Amino acid sequence: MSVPDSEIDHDLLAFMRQALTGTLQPKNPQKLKTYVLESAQYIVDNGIDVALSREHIVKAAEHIYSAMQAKQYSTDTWSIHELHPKAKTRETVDFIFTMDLLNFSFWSEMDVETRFAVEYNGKRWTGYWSLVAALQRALDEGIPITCPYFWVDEQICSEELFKHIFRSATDEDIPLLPERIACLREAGQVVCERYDGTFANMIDEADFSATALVVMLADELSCFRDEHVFEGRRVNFYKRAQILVADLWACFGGESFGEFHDIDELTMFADYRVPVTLTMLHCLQFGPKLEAHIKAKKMIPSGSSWECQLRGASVWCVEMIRREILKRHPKVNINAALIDFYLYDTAKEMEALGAEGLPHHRTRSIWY
Ligand SMILES: Nc1nc2c(c(CN[C@H]3C=C[C@H](O)[C@@H]3O)cn2[C@@H]2O[C@H](COP(=O)(O)O)[C@@H](O)[C@H]2O)c(=O)[nH]1
Repeated sequence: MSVPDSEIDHDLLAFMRQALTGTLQPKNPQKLKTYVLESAQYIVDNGIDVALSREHIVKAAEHIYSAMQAKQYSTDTWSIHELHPKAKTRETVDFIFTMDLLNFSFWSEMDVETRFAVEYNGKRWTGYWSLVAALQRALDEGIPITCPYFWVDEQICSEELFKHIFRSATDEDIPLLPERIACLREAGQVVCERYDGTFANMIDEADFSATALVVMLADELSCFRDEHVFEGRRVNFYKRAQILVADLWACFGGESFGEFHDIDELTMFADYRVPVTLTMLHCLQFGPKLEAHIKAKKMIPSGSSWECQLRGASVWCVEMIRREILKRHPKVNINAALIDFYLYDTAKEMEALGAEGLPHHRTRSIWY
């Protein structure tokens, strides 16, 4: 006697078939990989314009380790920054999500007096800090800029309002405002439709896995899908997805919304600021044509071979530094994310002191 199709539970059948054939996939596969480190190694093995200096990496590792120890550099440092949120709440989760949706491309051709700047707390903030200041200012003004339901309502959350939120203290506007608006609109739609309007539910879905959360962000939100092609192969950087997870981890001190059992799997966040520090430490060395191009402050197209080499070599370089540190100090609690945070903060300190290194490379994109 055949059973009518309408009465067959196809999901149960599929589950039983997978169980019998040993192909059952866990709901949240914990062992998801981002393939960022593999991408970086492939780029270093196949690129010819950026070299790593092992001798300088070994020296830099000891220097970075000692400096981080001396500064007692840890996840606590994250919250010490004046503009970073301090409360360990869901509101802070929403703030960090908003911040890292927009955390890209603040560099300017203008000088320090005329570049895009945000006035907040009686100071002028530029670069990454201009973003954080603009978000804090909007919240102080009663604008729910960290709410996904707000992002999808184009009547209330209009382009005019975005221009107000990111208004500059100078004549230069924030770069890529339309692209930033598109990031929030897309994220708002996905989070409202699939995660009940809060990013905290996406964190829950990742089930304490940093790599799973990075992969989910890249899979479900095109604005985090920082993937390119180098020498015929796909390479992943996932810079903003990774720094989003690292910001949660650092802000919450590895607990609550910041608890990830595989946080050490994150790599350095391939941006335009940290490579400057790596070159000043002579860990990264550029071929003459690329170096002349960067010195001349010429644009480097997003996704180009040079750009992939700059980003991939930076990721691999920090991984080498991390391994050197752990070789000499096996018990120290240091990972690529913390080394990266330290290198970024150091780059900003050196910039403030007027330390003249090579200029940062100039690529305009939403990826970093
Ligand atoms: N690799 C890496 N890239 C980072 C950061 C941060 C800020 N992170 C804070 C959180 C913890 C740390 O202690 C920092 O205080 C911003 N960026 C990137 O830099 C660029 C902005 O540069 P500038 O225009 O000079 O402000 C832009 O692409 C932005 O995405 C980082 O930490 N690592």
